[in-house]
Amino acid sequence: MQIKLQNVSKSYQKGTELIQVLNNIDFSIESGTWLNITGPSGSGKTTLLRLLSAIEQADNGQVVLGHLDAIKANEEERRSFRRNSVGYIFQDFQLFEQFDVQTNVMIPLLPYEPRKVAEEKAEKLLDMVGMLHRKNHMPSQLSGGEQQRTAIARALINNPQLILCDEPTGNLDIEKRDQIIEILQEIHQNVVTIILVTHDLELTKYGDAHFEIRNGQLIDRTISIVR
Ligand SMILES: Nc1ncnc2c1ncn2[C@@H]1O[C@H](COP(=O)(O)OP(=O)(O)OP(=O)(O)O)[C@@H](O)[C@H]1O
Repeated sequence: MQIKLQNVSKSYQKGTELIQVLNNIDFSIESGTWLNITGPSGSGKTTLLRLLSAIEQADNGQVVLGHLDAIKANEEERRSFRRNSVGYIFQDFQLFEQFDVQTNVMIPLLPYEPRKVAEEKAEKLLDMVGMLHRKNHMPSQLSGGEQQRTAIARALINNPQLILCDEPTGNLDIEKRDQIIEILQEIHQNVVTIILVTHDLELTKYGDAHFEIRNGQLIDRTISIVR
């Protein structure tokens, strides 16, 4: 998915205080780019991901996400964009504890597809992330890496063209982290756009571009990527 942000700002009101989080952000990436974003805690990385998933709207500027003009789009258009085009992967996995692995993966499809279709698709994705043998297990029976692999399968269930990852390896040891990166590389293959927020500078060697957020602005650090 092609993404273009122009002159984008975002602030939050906290009591009487206005917190300016993002300030005149400008960038564009082509479809199939893997972009890493780093920056200090509280610098606005998650806020930027929330604009890129159209959960939140910018105060001003232009936010174009594939065919969606996120500033002009109404609530239903933005919801449909999230459902059909975006996969979100979180640091804390966010699996439903009361459902088994397979059900967790197929949940986003259930309102729209027959159960059988959802089951088959979930099985294929679980196979891809090496979790098919655990499909009847509950999240509490899984390691962190296994939970994240399940969450990735769930994020892929609607064939998203954009995958947003918020510290996806933040809770994992190095071996599990590397497994997750390998899966992301397999998904990416220069077709799916990946935007990965991380504190782990080691991860910035993967991908096509690296931006750092500082004082609400984006600094292009791509040059340091070892290919
Ligand atoms: N809904 C909100 N209301 C008020 N302030 C908010 C809201 N969401 C975020 N903020 C503030 O915006 C700033 C940026 O937050 P954000 O979560 O985007 O940072 P971050 O770079 O992802 O941080 P971290 O690395 O610690 O996760 C913080 O000061 C935060 O307190």
